Amino acid sequence: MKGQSFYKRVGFALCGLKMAARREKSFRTHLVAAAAVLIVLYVTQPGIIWWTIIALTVGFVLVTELLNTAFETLADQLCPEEHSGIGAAKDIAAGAVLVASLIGIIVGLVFILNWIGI
Ligand SMILES: Nc1ncnc2c1ncn2[C@@H]1O[C@H](COP(=O)(O)OP(=O)(O)OP(=O)(O)O)[C@@H](O)[C@H]1O
Repeated sequence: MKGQSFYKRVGFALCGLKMAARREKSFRTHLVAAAAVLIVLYVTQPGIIWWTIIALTVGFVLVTELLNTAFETLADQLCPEEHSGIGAAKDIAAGAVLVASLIGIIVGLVFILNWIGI
């Protein structure tokens, strides 16, 4: 499947996003949270620096969640039976999502404190 046109490769990527949203509840939750953050930014109209920091943070969480979903899908396909190594690898990948989400919460808290002037 190498050498596909740019248009087709973008189509594959969009298809992947759709599949992740359909399969993974936590990805849907993160998408809803990202939409909420966008509304908050639109309402509060912070400076360009905050738009950039928050966009990068939200993107980081969504990308981590997508990679975790891809990894889980691959692991389940390659090794459907119980295996301690697979369990550990899945937990580590989930840990990456947790770290990204905690960073997102910290950035959100700093944004709120800055907005109310503390
Ligand atoms: N094949 C396996 N062998 C051993 N343990 C597993 C296996 N599959 C899953 N587990 C354990 O169960 C946990 C949940 O796995 P599952 O595939 O259901 O992920 P999930 O609940 O969809 O996670 P997430 O919320 O990140 O999508 C894993 O983190 C791991 O500890």
